[in-house]
Amino acid sequence: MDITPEQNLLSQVDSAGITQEKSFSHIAATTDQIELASIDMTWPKEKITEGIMDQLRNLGFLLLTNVPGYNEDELKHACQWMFNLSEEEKRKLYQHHHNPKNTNYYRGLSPFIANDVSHKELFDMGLEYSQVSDYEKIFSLQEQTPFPDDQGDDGQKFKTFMHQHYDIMQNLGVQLMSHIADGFGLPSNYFETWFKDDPCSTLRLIHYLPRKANVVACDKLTEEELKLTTPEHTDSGFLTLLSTFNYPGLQVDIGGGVYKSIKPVPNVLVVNIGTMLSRITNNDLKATWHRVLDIGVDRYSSPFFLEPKYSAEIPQQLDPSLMTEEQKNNKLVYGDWLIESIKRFAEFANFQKTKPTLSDLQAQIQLDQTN
Ligand SMILES: O=C(O)CCC(=O)C(=O)O
Ligand SMILES: [Fe+2]
Repeated sequence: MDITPEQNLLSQVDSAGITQEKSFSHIAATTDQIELASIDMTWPKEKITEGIMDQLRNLGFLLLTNVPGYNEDELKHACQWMFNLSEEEKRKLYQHHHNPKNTNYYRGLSPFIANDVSHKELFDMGLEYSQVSDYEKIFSLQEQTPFPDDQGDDGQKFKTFMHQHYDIMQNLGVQLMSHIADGFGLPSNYFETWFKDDPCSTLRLIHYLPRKANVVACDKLTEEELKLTTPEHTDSGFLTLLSTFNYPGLQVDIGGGVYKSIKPVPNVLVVNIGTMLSRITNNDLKATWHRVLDIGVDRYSSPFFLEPKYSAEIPQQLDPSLMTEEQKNNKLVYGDWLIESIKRFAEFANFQKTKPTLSDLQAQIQLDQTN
């Protein structure tokens, strides 16, 4: 790896290819890697449930092996193909706030952003729009994902593969939720009404570049921020099924703010949970903080965020005995909650819950003309 003197901040590279900085102890403490416990999807049902519950109650991260239908090589190929498209082609897929000509707000591409604490471009897709029921289509989170239409057979193959992979991840997510239901002694199909039809799940492709690639300005970031391409965070929803394509760089907080690198393993999915699932289990299952290091070279990954349908009514707690009568009557509508939580990001500040009706659009056009 070639590193210029200007990048001496990023000058320590460990054996896993992870960029490290000597003078910051909490980063230096992460050179040793941890191996995540693996759950083999060919195990008997009870053993899978036990393994999942145990990991989610402790570290909050685990690996899944032998996932039926999962094709890591093809997913990586799809990821690289997408991010290798020309800038002109990519602009056609940008979300509205990155290209005002486009009408996709929630799905599509988002480019590298100058001085952002994240350093990545990403593509978000939702459930194939033709599969969404008319009722759920009124909500803005259900939106047609834009695909590259001018790429002939390759574009078609990409789209077909991505829909297949989405369905495999969605079904796997529902299966894992049934293990979690079993683990809490609930009926196995307890979560099915939330997830089975019309899910708002997002399949994301991510391309990270090292900051030294200079694709966008990073001059306003602190030295700490420059070491990461995704700052520390917890995921927000239910389950995340992540493909890291055997790249290093993912780190988890093992407790007290101490981060450890996860040893990359080929052909596995990394599983963790979001704050919403943690919250309704009374924090019995852990939504663990994690982050991604700048590894000094291109990095690809693909998280699938399992999410319920917009209108799913989520109780405050899975265990009714932990709730007051008032809490029992105070369920949260998943999509409303999600929109409230994304509104804190400037690009979604005006995001509406439902799509505009024809008369809303006409009123807007009149307003634009009078201004
Ligand atoms: O790229 C990775 O390995 C992790 C990404 C991540 O944590 C996220 O997108 O929420
Ligand atoms: Fe995450």
